[in-house]
Amino acid sequence: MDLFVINRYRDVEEDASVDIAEQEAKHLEKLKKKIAERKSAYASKRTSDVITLKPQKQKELVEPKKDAKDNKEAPKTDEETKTDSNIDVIQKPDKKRAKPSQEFKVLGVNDFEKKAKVSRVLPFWLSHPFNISTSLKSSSCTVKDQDWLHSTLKSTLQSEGVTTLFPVQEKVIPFILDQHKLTYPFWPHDICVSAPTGSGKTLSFVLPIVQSLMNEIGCHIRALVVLPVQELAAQVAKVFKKYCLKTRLKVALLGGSTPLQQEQQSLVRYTESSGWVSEADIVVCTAGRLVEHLQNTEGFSLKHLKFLVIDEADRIMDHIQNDWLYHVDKHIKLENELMTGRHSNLTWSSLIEQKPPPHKLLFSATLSQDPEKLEQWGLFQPKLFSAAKSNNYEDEDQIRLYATPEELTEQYVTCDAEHKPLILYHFLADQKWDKVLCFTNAAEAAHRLSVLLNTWSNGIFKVAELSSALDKSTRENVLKKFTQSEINVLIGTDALARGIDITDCNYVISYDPPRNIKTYIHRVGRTGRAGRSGHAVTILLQNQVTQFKEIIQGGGKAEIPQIEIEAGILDRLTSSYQNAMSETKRQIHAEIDTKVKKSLEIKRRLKSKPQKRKLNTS
Ligand SMILES: Nc1ncnc2c1ncn2[C@@H]1O[C@H](COP(=O)(O)OP(=O)(O)OP(=O)(O)O)[C@@H](O)[C@H]1O
Repeated sequence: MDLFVINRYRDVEEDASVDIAEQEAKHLEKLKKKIAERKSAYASKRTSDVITLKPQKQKELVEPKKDAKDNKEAPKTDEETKTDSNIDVIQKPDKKRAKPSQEFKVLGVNDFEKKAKVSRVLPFWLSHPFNISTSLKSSSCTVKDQDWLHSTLKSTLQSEGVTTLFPVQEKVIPFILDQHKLTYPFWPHDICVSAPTGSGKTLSFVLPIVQSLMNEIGCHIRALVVLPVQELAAQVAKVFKKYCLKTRLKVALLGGSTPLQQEQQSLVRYTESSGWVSEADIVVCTAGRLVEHLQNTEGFSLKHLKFLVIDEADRIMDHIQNDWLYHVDKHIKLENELMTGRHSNLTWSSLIEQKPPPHKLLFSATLSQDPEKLEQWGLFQPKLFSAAKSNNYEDEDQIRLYATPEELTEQYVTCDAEHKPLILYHFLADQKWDKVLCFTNAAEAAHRLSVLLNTWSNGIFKVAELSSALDKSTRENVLKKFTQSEINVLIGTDALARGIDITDCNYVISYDPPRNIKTYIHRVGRTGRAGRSGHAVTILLQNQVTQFKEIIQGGGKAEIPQIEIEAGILDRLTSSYQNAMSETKRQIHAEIDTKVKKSLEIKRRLKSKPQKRKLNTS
């Protein structure tokens, strides 16, 4: 029994201990297996990512290297052996899983890998423009020797003192005239012209339009010139009128400065025999006013339009006003594809039947050469005339940037905020800069600066404001006085930086830095026009220098030199500046008081009016 008991006890004890040990061993094995599986799964995931991103390396990793000579396996380095053994472990179970990861990239892994450089390819017409020289002085294209120019225009040019044509005129005018010699079904190529400020772009569309239309008879609008603002429309209309003087062509200005009704009367006439006829052959307008006429003027028709000129095209493009191009498109009643340059039905007979769309001519000193932006104009087989050099001379497909006149000297000066007026005064009073156009970033700042300078100068030089806050006649008066040297300095905002042709402006000072390259190009472009020399200086605070340099570099321009001004010069001006400043403050406060009083008076009157009415009705 003892034996039995002992045996039974021992048996039980021994069996139990064997079970536990076995179980523990099994459990440990299971755990080890799990760990191994997890490790392999993790490693295979990483390997598959590498394979996804570098397909050639996958081959290298999976296939053993072979000796080029005998096609045998090449001896492996220690590192390779390690990697291979890892891959054996990792890849065998995961080979199937690795496949789909070749199709779907795992996000978040190896995202920082260097991506292949994508090079931009421009359409041929943008990468291969007709080059225009920026040097106006070296032009040898004399007006009298140009056989293609009508004698009437030659005589007007000579009476205007134009004896040679500028490079842009020499290239663009004969091209436009040749395009209009084409007979149906050949249509003229639309053109984009990007030439420096003051290089004579206006005459390069005025002359061919006048010459093409002067011998045609018809009471229709045949040329439409669209500009972004009233002042520019008036300026261009003036040039057209000059060159149409000896012809029978009539020019109408739709600028919005006169009431719509008055413009309508000068634009269309109703006759019993012919119905509505146009009084003008050439219409110069702002985009906004054009839409008003298209919608409200009976008899206003663009069906016979031959030329559609868009001057300062990039500005109009940036602020597409009232979808004017869509309205023009609709009005001409051609198929929309025609205006947008696409042809749904390109058969010989359809081409012969169709009238060509108006010849589109786009002009600007800062015309975008970005194909996506130009796409919206729907140009027909366009050609580019550009004075700008490619950003990268080796790569012709680089977008070309903007050019400034060769006769223009550009500089910048740095100072502290409190020294800005002192530097400006130093240029005007000490260095005696005359015929200066000074730009600020706000109309209010322009006003304060003009009050300060007038007080400070005490009659040595005369300063006037030229901002959009002034009415049209005051602005014209100010410009006239500037031309006649009755005013020496004009202080304005960017509203007037574009396109305005101010005769004899010698200096442009950016009192506040320009916000972008286009603003800079148009500001400095008010001087150095038509081959005359000009000087542009930008006043910068220390913390604005980097941004300014980036703007200039971004526009593809060479670095601009800095002017140094001795601190002693500015110190000498400090006391007179302080006196002028206190007087300016007094004047500005007085102006504000008057304005407040006036507005209070208006409010009081408005309040009292309804009361009177109430009294009357009661
Ligand atoms: N061939 C020429 N000879 C002499 N002067 C010219 C000639 N062509 C144009 N001009 C004069 O050059 C000045 C600038 O011309 P225009 O206004 O056409 O320049 P622009 O290229 O349109 O400049 P912006 O881009 O600033 O509008 C005008 O005063 C104009 O009369």
